[in-house]
Amino acid sequence: MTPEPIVDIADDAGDLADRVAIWLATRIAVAPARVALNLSGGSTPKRVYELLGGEDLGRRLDWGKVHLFWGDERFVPKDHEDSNFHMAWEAMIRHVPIPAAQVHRIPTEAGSPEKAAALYSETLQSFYGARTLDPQRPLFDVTLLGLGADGHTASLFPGTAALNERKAWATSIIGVKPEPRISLTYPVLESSAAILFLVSGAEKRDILARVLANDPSLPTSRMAAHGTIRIIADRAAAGET
Ligand SMILES: O=C1O[C@H](COP(=O)(O)O)[C@@H](O)[C@H](O)[C@H]1O
Repeated sequence: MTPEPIVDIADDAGDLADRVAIWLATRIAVAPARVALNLSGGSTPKRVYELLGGEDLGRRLDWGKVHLFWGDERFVPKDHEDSNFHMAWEAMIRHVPIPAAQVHRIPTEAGSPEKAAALYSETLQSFYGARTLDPQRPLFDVTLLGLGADGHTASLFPGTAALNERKAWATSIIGVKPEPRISLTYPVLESSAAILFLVSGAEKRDILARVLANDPSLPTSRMAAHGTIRIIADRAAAGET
């Protein structure tokens, strides 16, 4: 991946969540105007969202300037337990005073994953104010990403056609997982002032080592971000325990 990622090591999953939540809260606090956060799903960011939605941090943040987006989604109803939106809703969104119009979830109520991807592309383009991304003007302030043990990030899975999609802003991924997925494509994920990968647990040790070695078979190896890339891993994932 380019640029070369900065790697931070946290003691454990709790320390990782603390650091990421504080880092995000600081980005929100210093942003002069609106701040666009592109969220990841899965299990790793849940504690981060709980902290941001909690008494300590949540109350102090100016949610009026925050816009939330998702890097990927499972094609399930918005209140389904597998929904990435649902996880963030329960952990954070429902506890904070963010205007509903600033929560830009992937519309899985659209008739098909393809339609959901097309509609979400329009949402992103309307927020950005253009259909072409300018490397000097990132769409997102922060993009959070995870790393599956199989090497997927967002819903970009190794060896899938979605990896070659450079025109559409969002695309559907069918037949890889039991449920269809919708994922932002590389050019859109890359259009972020800062990308932060969250990697936790011993089961991620092998895949993280391959990511850091820039294994060309992994989706992360093709990522060419306009801003910075940071990986925060706990000691278990980093192989330090
Ligand atoms: O399926 C997904 O998995 C990845 C990694 O999730 P984790 O549970 O291993 O943290 C996640 O980043 C992605 O958003 C999600 O849809």
